[in-house]
Amino acid sequence: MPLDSRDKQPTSVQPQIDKNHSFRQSLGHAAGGVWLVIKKERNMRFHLLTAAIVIGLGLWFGIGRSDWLWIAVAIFSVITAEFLNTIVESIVDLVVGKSYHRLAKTAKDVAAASTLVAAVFAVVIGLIIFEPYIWFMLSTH
Ligand SMILES: Nc1ncnc2c1ncn2[C@@H]1O[C@H](COP(=O)(O)OP(=O)(O)OP(=O)(O)O)[C@@H](O)[C@H]1O
Repeated sequence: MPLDSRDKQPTSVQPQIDKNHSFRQSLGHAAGGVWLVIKKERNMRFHLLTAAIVIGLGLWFGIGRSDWLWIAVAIFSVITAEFLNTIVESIVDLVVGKSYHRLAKTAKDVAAASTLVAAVFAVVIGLIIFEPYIWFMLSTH
């Protein structure tokens, strides 16, 4: 779903369009961006829930440091791809509005494809890391 005009500030507040004046202000807007994507994008909430489950499994199985490194790469790849997907959707909607455009479709579909590729990468990493633990569990029951 596009992050659209529903996100406008109340008219009494003057929206900021000039540069941030401090690191704290930049950080505040960046954190607001993270919260906006979590709030508006169902897929992002799904990715975060999946990441929490994978982290729980990692703690439960007691996986090693290098495995944690790969898990971190996988999780951050998916989250970064979802952020980029949301950026592309917003810019496309800003440019074309409600009208259909072939290039708008290309941009949105390719942006979504980048998230899909990152998610497949994460699943492959998960299978490689957890496969021995799952076989061990199955063989001891
Ligand atoms: N202006 C447009 N012109 C052409 N095709 C469009 C346009 N807007 C959306 N689409 C098509 O509709 C699909 C869904 O668009 P939408 O903006 O709803 O994405 P979304 O639901 O936010 O996607 P996601 O599931 O990644 O969050 C796009 O992937 C694209 O194929």
